[in-house]
Amino acid sequence: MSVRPQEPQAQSTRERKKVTIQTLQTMRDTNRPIAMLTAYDYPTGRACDLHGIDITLVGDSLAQVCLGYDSTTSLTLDEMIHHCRAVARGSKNPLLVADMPYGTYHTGGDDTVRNAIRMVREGGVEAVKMEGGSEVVDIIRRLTSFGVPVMGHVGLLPQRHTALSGYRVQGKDARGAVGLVRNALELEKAGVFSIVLEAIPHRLGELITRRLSVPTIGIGAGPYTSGQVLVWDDVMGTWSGHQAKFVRRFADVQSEAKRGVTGYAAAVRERSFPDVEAESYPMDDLEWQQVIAEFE
Ligand SMILES: Nc1nc(=O)c2c([nH]1)NC[C@@H]1CN(c3ccc(C(=O)N[C@@H](CCC(=O)O)C(=O)O)cc3)CN21
Ligand SMILES: CC(C)C(=O)C(=O)O
Ligand SMILES: [Mg+2]
Repeated sequence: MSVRPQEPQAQSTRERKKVTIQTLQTMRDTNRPIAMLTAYDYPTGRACDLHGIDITLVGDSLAQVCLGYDSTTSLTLDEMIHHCRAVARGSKNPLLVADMPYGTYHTGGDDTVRNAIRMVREGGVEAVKMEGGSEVVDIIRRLTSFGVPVMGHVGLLPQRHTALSGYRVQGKDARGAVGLVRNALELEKAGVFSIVLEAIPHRLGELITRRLSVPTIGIGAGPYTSGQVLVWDDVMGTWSGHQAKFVRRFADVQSEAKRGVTGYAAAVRERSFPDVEAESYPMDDLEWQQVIAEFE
């Protein structure tokens, strides 16, 4: 294996400062786009940290892309916390946010507070995200009053894919659009520090972004939001399931993985790996003679 010369330090890996809720607000106010990406374990959390991501999200998409479940609704709180801890170990600078799993913020105030505090204390995240509009404002008020920062999420709500009969663009008609704007405004009033807008027409993404004073983070909400978020596996090309219209691949890690796996297996089968000199341990001749003598 030849050693390539070190590449010059990329701009993204230069020293960066801790991203806070205040940083994000300033970015929004000065029109600097916020880059958010999901991470699910130590190496992906580490990569987001090293390469200049502003917000790392331990999304409940982890259910599908990482754990192989059919939908996000199967994910448990314990599973989520287990992954949050791994991401947190690799994450320093980005603001670390995680989705509250389905069913963990629906059964009353005390339960939700207990679950959110577990995400922070055991999971090591700095803020929690929950899907929904006016129906979750009471619990958002309660959590923010205890100092747990909350991110909202409106538009396409994957945790409700059954009730919504699939993953569909939201707010396409005037009635739906007005309802989404109202929900976003209510979430802001309840104290969210930011809102994810998922799969809505770009005009609506722009209008909500203008109407709110907190940053909006779009996924399939067009280019006029305060920031963007995508799922790690969609960006890397490691998700082989359905691709939504809003997905763009920025890397092809799947074919690199294929190259690595097939190359390794072929080298084992043709006995070219490991190399006896470069990839194995030698033993002193005198010592070896004594071993041989013992068994002859
Ligand atoms: N890999 C991955 N990426 C995601 O963005 C993602 C997940 N998984 N899992 C959890 C949710 C589910 N999401 C989804 C899933 C499907 C569509 C989708 O297929 N949308 C249609 C809309 C069609 C219409 O309404 O007309 C599309 O074609 O874009 C959108 C978001 C977003 N989240
Ligand atoms: C796509 C983002 C917004 C998300 O909620 C997730 O990854 O679960
Ligand atoms: Mg999610």
